[in-house]
Order: sequence, then structure tokens, then C-alpha cells
Amino acid sequence: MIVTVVPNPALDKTIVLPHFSLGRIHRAGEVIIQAGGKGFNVARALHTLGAQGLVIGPVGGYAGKHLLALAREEGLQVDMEEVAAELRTCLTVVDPAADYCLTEIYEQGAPLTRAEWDAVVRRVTSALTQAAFLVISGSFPPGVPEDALLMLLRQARAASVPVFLDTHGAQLPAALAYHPALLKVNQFEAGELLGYPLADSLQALEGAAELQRRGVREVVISLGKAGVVGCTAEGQRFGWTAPAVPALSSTGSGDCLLGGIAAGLMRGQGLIQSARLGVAAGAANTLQIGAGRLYLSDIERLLPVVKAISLGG
Ligand SMILES: O=P(O)(O)OC[C@@]1(O)O[C@H](CO)[C@@H](O)[C@@H]1O
Repeated sequence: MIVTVVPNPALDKTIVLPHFSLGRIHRAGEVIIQAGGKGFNVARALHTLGAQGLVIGPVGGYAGKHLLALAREEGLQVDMEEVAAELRTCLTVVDPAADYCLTEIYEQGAPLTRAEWDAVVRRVTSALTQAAFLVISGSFPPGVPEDALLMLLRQARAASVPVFLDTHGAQLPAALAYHPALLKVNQFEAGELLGYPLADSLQALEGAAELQRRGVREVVISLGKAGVVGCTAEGQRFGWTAPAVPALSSTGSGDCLLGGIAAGLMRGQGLIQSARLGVAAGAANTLQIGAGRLYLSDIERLLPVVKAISLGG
């Protein structure tokens, strides 16, 4: 089983709004509401690919009850800690009249108490006994201890469960010393972590190798429409192009990439083939409006057209 921690879940609301512009009243067309927070998109990709997953995180208020109902309707297995604060909303406006331009407004989330975070960590700790991997995905809400991420990493280390990390923020540099099995970040997050920008695939590859030197076992850096590059634990460098598709919305594609990688690793494929599956899952996600919505048939159709990036030399 793959346990995914969603430290800061959300109700994801996607509004389809042609001719969206600032300073006007709009009457929205289609509205899609989903269980959100990056880890839910990871869980959806795992579910689509037939991997068993469990999502753990804090959830509160009326919106929290709504999230739980939505997650269960989708068949996602959850073990959420009920907290006092109302769940946040992450809003995305998609404008089909402007080439499906996305405007995203993410609430930061209401603060958790220390006791609430400790209770989330206890749930994770007990689930680790059945976990093949622990995925930690997305932001942390305000109010959690400064070492909230490290608390999870310590529990995973004690249980000898490999960690796949896709988060951002102040705690990430210290997390590298815990030797996560996999770090999946986009090129901007990787640049932030390293302290210098990564402008192209070759620079991203060098960046991935440097992140390995800082403690991570394997690294995948996403380059958006250009695909991904990465380094395996054995020092093999690789890259996959993203297939050209008629994309409607990229929200959650990075999460589906991670879900695809985790599903591939769970099947016993190495990182290189797992990343290829991840790229196909990320591309499949762009074919639907909404976050982390993808079909197995699209992943299977796209997988053969994910091609290796020529890395020169
Ligand atoms: O604030 P975070 O946790 O970093 O991002 C959360 C989130 O906005 O990102 C996803 C897309 O990746 C949305 O589904 C989700 O609600």
C-alpha cells in the first residue's frame, strides 16, 4: 500500500469561465468540486493505475465533511484526522476563450494546533506498518510545528519506509538530510532549493545530481510541457518528453506525474520506466478540466509516445 500524507487538504473548485477578466461580475458555467490538496491528486492517479493507496491528513468543518464525501464517492481510501478549522478552498478559473488560460487562487489554510498535527502524525505512524512507500505531497498549513515535515520523515525512517517527497517551503532543505528515496519537484522549486535557476533540461539534470549530493537518493525534476529529467540512485541520468496533447488544464499534472512514478515503482519498475509512466499520467491529466482527473485509457494511449530526451554526450 502507498500512504500519501496531505498536510494541507482543500476543496478544489474549478470554474469554467469564458472571457474571464478582472473587475467584472461573471456568471459561471460549469463548476467542478473535488477533494483536493496535491496528495489527493496523487491518490487519484494511483487509484486509476490500480495501486492501493491511503490518504492521511487533517480535515475540518463543513467543507471537510464535503471533502470526505467526495473522496469516498471516488473510491479513495482515507484516514483523516478531524480538526477544528474549516477546510480551505483552492480556486481555479479556466478560460476556454483564452486557450484554456488558468488563474489559480490557493487559500493558505487555517492554522492547525500542535495537538492536531501530533494526531495526524500518529495516524501516519500506525499506517506505516502496512506501507510500501510514504508520499508527502503539497504545502503545510500555518500553525504546524517548524519541524512538521521532519516529524514525518523521522517516523518513516524508524519504520524503514522509503519517502517520496513533493513539497515546498522552509523545511525542505533540512529534509534532504533524511535521505528521501525520491524528490519530485518542478524546475522552479528545484532552483529555489539550490539557490540558482535551472533554465533548461541540461541545467536541470545538473541540479538533480547536486540534489543527490545533498542527500536525496533519486530525483525527478519536471519541466512542464518539456517533460522531465532525473537521476537514479545508480547515477543514471534520463529524460522523457511530454507528449503533445490538446491540453485543457494542467492543474494537478505534477501530482499525477508523482502518482504515476509511485505506481510504477510499486510494480517493481525502476525509476526510469516509472518516470515514463508518470509523464503519461501527467499528460493524461491535462486532457480533462479539473485537478487530477485522468483515465487509464489515455495513460495507456500516451505511454508509447513519451520519448526519451536526447541528453547529448
Ligand atoms: O497548496 P498546495 O498544497 O501546495 O497545493 C494544493 C493545490 O492547490 O495544488 C493542487 C494542484 O497541484 C490542487 O489540487 C490543490 O488544491
